[in-house]
Amino acid sequence: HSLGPRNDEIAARPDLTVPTLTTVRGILSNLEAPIISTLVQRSALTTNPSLYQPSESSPLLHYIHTQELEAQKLHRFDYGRLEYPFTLPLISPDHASRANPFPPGRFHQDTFSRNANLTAFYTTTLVPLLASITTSTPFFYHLSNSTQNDVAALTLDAQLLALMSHRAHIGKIVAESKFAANVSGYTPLIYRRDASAIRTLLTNVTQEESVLTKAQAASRALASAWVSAGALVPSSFVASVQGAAVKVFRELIDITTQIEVEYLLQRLD
Ligand SMILES: O=C(O)C(=O)C[C@]1(C(=O)O)C=C[C@@H](O)C=C1
Repeated sequence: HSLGPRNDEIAARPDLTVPTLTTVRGILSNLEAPIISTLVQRSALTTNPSLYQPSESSPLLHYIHTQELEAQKLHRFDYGRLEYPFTLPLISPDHASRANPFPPGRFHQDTFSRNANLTAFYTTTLVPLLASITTSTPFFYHLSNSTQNDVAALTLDAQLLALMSHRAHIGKIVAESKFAANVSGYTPLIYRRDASAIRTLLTNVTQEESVLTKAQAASRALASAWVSAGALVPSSFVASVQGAAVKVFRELIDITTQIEVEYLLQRLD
């Protein structure tokens, strides 16, 4: 399975062309509402910290694993889908050859996933923030008056992590479109394996600021909509969700950038 692609597997892989940078930025922007909506929903539940030990045997990762086994059968992690599992082996990388060339603009699968960084951020930074939003009336009601809803929380955690992961791994096609637009700029840096020069060339601080500003506005709008819709949330809810959303997008930009750099380092393999 993980011995690298077999020849028939490579031959079966389609030749996938990535969109231009403007279109890819639209694809990233289209993921902001679902990420923030899920974050808002998750913020209205209580948090049981024992589910989130930073380890591979945490209930969170166990729950994700059971979902991923089913998702794999439904092709969630197939070539070109830009969805990478947290608990299963990764798809094998592409290798260019005379028979199977990768001209600029063609997606080239690399060996990296940054999902471990996402779960580390989730468990060490985001979960404590979620836990501080003390929702005394989560939207699942139990006659026992228990406020604990572990499965409801884990379902949203899994969904939120999958969306964040998809967003970050779209960095691979951001990188391909930047490479295709500036082959002569990136090629020598790739041959020199100069990760920091590649990072400098692909970073766009203005774009980062615009992403963060939008995340702040979107989280205010979506969290306020919950209040207007009658959700029994604490008065600090909107501000807390906004703070969490900005942290999420700051982290997503950093991980997306790492994924772009790593993709380019392997682009000519
Ligand atoms: O839009 C880009 O140019 C990207 O590379 C994506 C992204 C992001 O994650 O939103 C990442 C790094 C850049 O500095 C700016 C934005």
